[in-house]
Amino acid sequence: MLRLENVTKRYGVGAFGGTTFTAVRDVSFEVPPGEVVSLIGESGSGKSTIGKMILRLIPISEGTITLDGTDIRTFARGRRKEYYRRVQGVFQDPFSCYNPVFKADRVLSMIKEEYFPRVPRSEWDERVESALRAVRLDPGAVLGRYPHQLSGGQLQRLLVARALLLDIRYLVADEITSMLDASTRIDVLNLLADLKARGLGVLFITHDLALGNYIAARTVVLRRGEVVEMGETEKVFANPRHPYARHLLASVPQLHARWNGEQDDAFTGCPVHEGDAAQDAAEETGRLAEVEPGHFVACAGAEGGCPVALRRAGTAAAVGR
Ligand SMILES: Nc1ncnc2c1ncn2[C@@H]1O[C@H](COP(=O)(O)OP(=O)(O)OP(=O)(O)O)[C@@H](O)[C@H]1O
Repeated sequence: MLRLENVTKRYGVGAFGGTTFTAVRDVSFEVPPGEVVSLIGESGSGKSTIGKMILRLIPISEGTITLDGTDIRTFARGRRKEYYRRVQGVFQDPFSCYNPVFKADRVLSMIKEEYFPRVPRSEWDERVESALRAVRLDPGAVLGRYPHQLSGGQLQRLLVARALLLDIRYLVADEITSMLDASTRIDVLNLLADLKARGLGVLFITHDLALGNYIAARTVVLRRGEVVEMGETEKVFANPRHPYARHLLASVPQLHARWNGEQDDAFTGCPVHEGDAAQDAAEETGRLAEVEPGHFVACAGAEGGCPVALRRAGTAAAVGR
């Protein structure tokens, strides 16, 4: 299990890094093995920052990320490879991951040099072939080719094959379909479904709600670095409760046909601070209220018209004066 607990990320900003900007605040969720979890939210909501922290590309400011119960910070220096054998990332722009002067399959041979120098060539070739077939690539069509001779979808799948050679358990897929055309996009999504069937846990970062709905069993909605709603995808999409999630999902009406104006009216108000069941659940689960089994929602905030948040904001303004 890949688990984030109360994770916060502050970036140093300003000329001398003297001030900080909180890009991710108090985020907790899990990516279980064999499951795709989609992380959605508008541009700048902190999705990639979360992916980078999981991939140990940037440090965590507060909170903990654990891999099967082990704090990922313990995979430092001498243990980095151990971590990357289990967790890998694939990113938006497959072209930028390749050096145009080398053949594309160099990304695979680099894995051998780095991680498996003692594996005999014949055995390695078999592993490569099986990884390529797992991502639905014909070895004959990609091996020995230069990056410009392959399509974006092929290059993206080659990167997933590279991850499979490491026998990873978790994949962070950050906007991996956004540079692909519609039909290739579906291919790559189906590939993620295959990976899931092989027992991999996938964090699917996307701003494309339709894709998230298609592939993920669970959805986490992020806004300005905070989780505003999360849970089983069906429930979040059919019955969004946070004003931001409702607004976000309203832009893809075909995905939640059951959600109509009447339901919308029924859910006005703050899911945490208005409504008895939600309030009880809020006390149990902390900041998020469990509005139905497996469906968690944050306070609507002052902007969302929550009376408690408005009162707090009023008090803070009064104190500030
Ligand atoms: N190195 C950095 N220093 C300062 N601020 C940063 C840095 N990296 C990201 N940010 C800021 O953190 C916030 C979250 O950025 P992030 O890239 O995680 O968002 P995102 O949801 O992935 O957006 P997008 O969908 O556009 O990629 C943004 O306001 C961004 O400007």
